[in-house]
Amino acid sequence: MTLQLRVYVPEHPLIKHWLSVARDVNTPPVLFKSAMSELGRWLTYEAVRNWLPTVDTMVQTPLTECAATFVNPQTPIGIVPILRAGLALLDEAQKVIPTAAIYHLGLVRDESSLEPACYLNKLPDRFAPQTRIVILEPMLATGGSIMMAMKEIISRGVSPELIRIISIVAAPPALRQLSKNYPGLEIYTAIIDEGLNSKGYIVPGLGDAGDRSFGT
Ligand SMILES: O=P(O)(O)OC[C@H]1O[C@H](OP(=O)(O)OP(=O)(O)O)[C@H](O)[C@@H]1O
Ligand SMILES: O=c1cc[nH]c(=O)[nH]1
Ligand SMILES: [Mg+2]
Repeated sequence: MTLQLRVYVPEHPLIKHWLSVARDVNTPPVLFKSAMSELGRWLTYEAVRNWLPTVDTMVQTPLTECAATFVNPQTPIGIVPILRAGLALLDEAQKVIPTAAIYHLGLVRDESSLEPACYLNKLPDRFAPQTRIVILEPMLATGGSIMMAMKEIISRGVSPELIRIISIVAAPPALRQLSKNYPGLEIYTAIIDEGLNSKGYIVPGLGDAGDRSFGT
């Protein structure tokens, strides 16, 4: 597969560990959710490297004055969790980017057509100029949900260059769609899996991320 987008799979023992916990069918919901949370933290950490604008200033330490760098609090940043499964990544992602506003987007796939439908949209009518967006979408399967999310966000004034996607398991059909429509887009994922089964589930995958996070 030739990809024009940039898919990063950070090589890290903690990412491998928590992905394996999440994949295991015997992992109970509470532990599954904390595995997703951990993955949300480390992947968000990787995704914002060299991306969050900073300001240089001075601070007074207990001993002397010293150069200091802070995340620029003036830069508008949004986190868009795709409900439900994206909620499992949200707490830790928000801790990593405490200046971010959270805009919930509720999408659900029809089980037979696999087409997504939107049931909750808390995006603003218009994002402030230069807003940076991190989308939390743990499962990139057919790509229908992430494409809908990208369209909703971009139509409200966000430049595709200022969007980064955090996923846990990414499959080729979704990556192909993103690549075709958004060359240069950056995705941070714990793994790229082989493909989809006849019901649109990622194989080997981890099952239904929403159901497993919430025990439904
Ligand atoms: O790439 P796609 O084929 O669109 O599949 C990915 C979507 O499927 C799941 O959502 P689901 O509809 O199961 O809702 P849930 O998160 O509430 O379980 C998952 O959380 C993604 O949002
Ligand atoms: O494998 C999959 C595919 C879509 N959504 C999920 O939660 N899991
Ligand atoms: Mg689901």
